[in-house]
Amino acid sequence: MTERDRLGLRGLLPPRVISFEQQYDRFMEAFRSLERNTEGQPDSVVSLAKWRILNRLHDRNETLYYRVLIDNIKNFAPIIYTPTVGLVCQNYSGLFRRPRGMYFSAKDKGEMMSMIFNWPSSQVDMIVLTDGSRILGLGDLGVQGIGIPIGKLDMYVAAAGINPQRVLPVMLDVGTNNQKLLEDPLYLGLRQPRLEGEEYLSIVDEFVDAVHARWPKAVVQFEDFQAKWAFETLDRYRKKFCMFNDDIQGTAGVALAGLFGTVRAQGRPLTDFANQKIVVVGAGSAGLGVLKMALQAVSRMAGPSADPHFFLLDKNGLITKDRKDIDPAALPFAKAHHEIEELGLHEGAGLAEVVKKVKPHVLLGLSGVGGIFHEEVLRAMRESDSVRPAIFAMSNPTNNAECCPVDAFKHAGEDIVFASGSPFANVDLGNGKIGHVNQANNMYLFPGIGLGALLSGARNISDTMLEAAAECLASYMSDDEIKRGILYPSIDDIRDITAEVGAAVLRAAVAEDLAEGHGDVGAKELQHMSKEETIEHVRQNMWYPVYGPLVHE
Ligand SMILES: NC(=O)C1=CN([C@@H]2O[C@H](COP(=O)(O)OP(=O)(O)OC[C@H]3O[C@@H](n4cnc5c(N)ncnc54)[C@H](O)[C@@H]3O)[C@@H](O)[C@H]2O)C=CC1
Ligand SMILES: CC(=O)C(=O)O
Ligand SMILES: [Mg+2]
Repeated sequence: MTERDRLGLRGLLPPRVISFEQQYDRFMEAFRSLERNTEGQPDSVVSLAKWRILNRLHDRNETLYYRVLIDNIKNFAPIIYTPTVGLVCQNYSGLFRRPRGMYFSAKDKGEMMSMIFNWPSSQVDMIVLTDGSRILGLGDLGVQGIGIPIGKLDMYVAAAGINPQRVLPVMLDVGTNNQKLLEDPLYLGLRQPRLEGEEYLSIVDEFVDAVHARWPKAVVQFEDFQAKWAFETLDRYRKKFCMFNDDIQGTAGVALAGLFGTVRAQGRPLTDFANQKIVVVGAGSAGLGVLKMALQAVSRMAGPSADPHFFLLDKNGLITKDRKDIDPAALPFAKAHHEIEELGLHEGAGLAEVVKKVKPHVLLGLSGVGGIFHEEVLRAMRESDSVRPAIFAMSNPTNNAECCPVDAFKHAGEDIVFASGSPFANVDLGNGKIGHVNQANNMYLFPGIGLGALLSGARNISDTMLEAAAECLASYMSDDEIKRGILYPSIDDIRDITAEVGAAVLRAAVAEDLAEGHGDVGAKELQHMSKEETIEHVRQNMWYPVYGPLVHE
């Protein structure tokens, strides 16, 4: 009542005060009732209804929203993150009621330095930035892609405990090449084709300058940029400030941790990773990011002259050095004629043929194309040279997965290790056996990478910091879990794993002398922390949703 008096609220509210716990229960009851009332309706209708009720809570009461999200992360992540966030982006202009985050468009050129001061919070620590050009596997969604930074930052709050007042989702609207959106009367973005070349880069440059003028130490995560700009911006900025590209680097770390897990699942020592035959389908930002990090790992294990057995395919089939106009980023993974002639393979060979002839240990999809691991491809994995062949269908959202787990276990056999990018239920194999479905999604790493980088006050995010994140995730699982085909922790443990990953990243920054400290904790203090103390320090810095007093006695 003191608060009500001080804030001039007496009479503007009903007399009884409802506690946080009661509000929580009331929301959860409303959510369960919505589940009952929408039973039997199409998945998309149910998912959007769930997203709406959560989004309304987000707008109304941030503290309660994040508490229900944290406590029910397994149920709610698929709504605020993949797969439903994809559907939300596709329908964003129709669903739009109020804005969230900031929108910088090509029309704002020359204005961004003053615009950044329109953001009402005084401090921003974490920014997720997209240009909407490659939203999950759904293509160019223009301004509607803002849903992705919002969803990623929700995961930052839930998993890394970043204070929601200090996050900023950003859309750089440079136009769209999506004709359907350009013709949609409700479309909320610029109605012009995407900027290209120097014009495009000048917009991104202006934005990053503006951000750093106001918040020099904010960590910037680039998300869902089409491959050419993903690589170009990473190259352009990574040495200049604290940024990373989640699709290239976050995904790579999660995939590498999973690949290490598959070696352990075969009962082999980790160094055997250098001998694994890995077929990667998709030569975009994600696929190339994974191969680059895998190559670095093989070089560490077997020396720089190691010759890894990686095979890379894109929409034109197997990539070889004979490929005309080859993407320079794919060149290190292109096969030379002599490497494949014994296998009877050739430039442009199709996926089924490659799998049949290579007999890979791992088949990993980051193509964005649903169903391309069809029956023939999956059956060919039965002839794999591994005792536990691994199938990673990592594309998002659900319909874009290269295969579903039911088909994978049915056609490739019950001994496989399986992972998908979006969540699927475990598969009942009969006889009391369960086919475990892992979620190989960068959500296991990006919150820890961002948090570790932030708390270290690192000048930039180095490969060593990213490797530390991947190794931390890989070693999180016990041998017993790995033997059961469980490669990643349950999402219920996301805060715990993020604290460990964050600490690993922070310690790597300190070891490389990149850490400048954060807040009251200077570089010297960070240097003197043991591993356990660092983890505790990271945990202590996580925000947790509770009501604070609004007026102090
Ligand atoms: N699970 C996770 O954590 C992550 C999943 N992804 C998913 O990966 C997918 C790809 O993302 P990006 O690499 O950024 O896209 P991208 O557009 O840069 O690359 C797609 C690649 O797939 C190839 N491709 C297209 N059709 C193909 C076909 N029929 N057969 C073989 N290859 C084909 C293209 O040639 C291109 O090389 C998306 O669906 C995205 O959601 C991306 C990042 C993280
Ligand atoms: C998970 C993610 O970052 C993607 O699908 O793009
Ligand atoms: Mg992404």
